[in-house]
Amino acid sequence: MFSRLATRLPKSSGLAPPRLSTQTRFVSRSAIEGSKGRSMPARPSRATAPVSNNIEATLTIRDGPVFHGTAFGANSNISGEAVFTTSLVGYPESMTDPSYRGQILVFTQPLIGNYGVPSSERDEFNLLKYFESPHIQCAGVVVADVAIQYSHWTAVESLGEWCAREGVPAISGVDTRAIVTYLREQGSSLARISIGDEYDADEDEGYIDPGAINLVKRVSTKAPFVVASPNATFHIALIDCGVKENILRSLVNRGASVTVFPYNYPIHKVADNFDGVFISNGPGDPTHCQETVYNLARLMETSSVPVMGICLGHQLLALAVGARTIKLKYGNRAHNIPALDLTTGQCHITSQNHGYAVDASTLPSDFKEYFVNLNDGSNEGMMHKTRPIFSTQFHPEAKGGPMDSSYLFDKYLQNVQLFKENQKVYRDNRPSQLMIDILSKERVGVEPSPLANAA
Ligand SMILES: NC(=O)CC[C@H](N)C(=O)O
Repeated sequence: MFSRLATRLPKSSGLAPPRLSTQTRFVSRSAIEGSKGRSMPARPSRATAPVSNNIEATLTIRDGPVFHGTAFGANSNISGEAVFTTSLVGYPESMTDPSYRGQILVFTQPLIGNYGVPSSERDEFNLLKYFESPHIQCAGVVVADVAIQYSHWTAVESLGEWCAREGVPAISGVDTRAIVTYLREQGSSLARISIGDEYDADEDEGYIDPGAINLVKRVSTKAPFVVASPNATFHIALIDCGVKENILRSLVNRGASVTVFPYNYPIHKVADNFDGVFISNGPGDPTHCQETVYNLARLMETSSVPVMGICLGHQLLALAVGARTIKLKYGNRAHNIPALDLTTGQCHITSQNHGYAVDASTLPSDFKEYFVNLNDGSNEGMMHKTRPIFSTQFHPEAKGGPMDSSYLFDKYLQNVQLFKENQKVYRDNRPSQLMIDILSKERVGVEPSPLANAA
């Protein structure tokens, strides 16, 4: 059991210190303190200046251990829910995934940052090529060792420079194995990152619980917008609870234009103007999204359009049909989680990041479990027994992680095509007057993180 202990690498914290990066061809902070990464063109700063080298930082877990390390990133204090990911790569994608909003992300991979951070380049659909949203979404970052020098053809800055520019504090030089052991035993916990040598481990009011905030409201678009696919065959209505860029890309790449709606838009009132409805991923506790759950319940009653949901979208759909969700002890965040397809017996290696799950035993009789997690037995998806409706807890769009289950987008659009063919009256692809009224061209207003600088 952990006491309120203080750890600093390489001092022993009970476990042997992780092997640091001296054997890698990248140079880490612990290998060259004080070195600057490759320079990049100046950009407007939206937040605090980077911390200078060798400034102390502290990760304090509420009612738990204290870990002392070195700051990199922004010079600000934050609090949030400490969660860990065992993914080996994909830190730019994970950190910009809106589902991580409000969380302090602990990487178990011992060296993070060695391929730097790519640019905000956009693709032919005006979607970000290398990020899953325009900004870092997690509240803070915890690594055993951070690469100061980096190398990759897409890289424009170091991980520390990016965190600083985005106002996100980060800590290195801590024993992430000890942190993860604690989080696995005690469950995901509230925690705080403090920069500088002054911290008060007992200051309880310093902890903000992202579980108590409607985080979806903060990351969802404020008004509808369209991501157009040239020569689109389908038009999908997507409920944006914090949608990742690669979910949009996975649809438009397959010939579907997508109208993205705010999380609380009464989707049941417009669904019949579309060929399908899609419910995105997103942060926080699904039970906080009662408006979306209500709208989805009405949709299920009044429309027969094909529906697909991912992660939070899966949980919200489950709540809408009367099932329950539970909070997992420490969640599933990794790029190699086995999910068994109960209809085929095939196992898929999947990308995941979630802290909640659907309780499959509460699914109504017209739904059946679709996928199950082979590590912990938790639910990974559901499907309607007769209608074209299914959802997954894992991320078929990956980013980062394996694309093995991306065929589910094809399956969804096959459902959409069949649905279209079976309609008595074929609609053309032009939106109705109602749609023209509510559409706007731009994606609107992703608010800056509410939790940064809030400690
Ligand atoms: N990636 C997601 O959509 C996460 C869903 C939800 N916020 C959870 O943690 O379970």
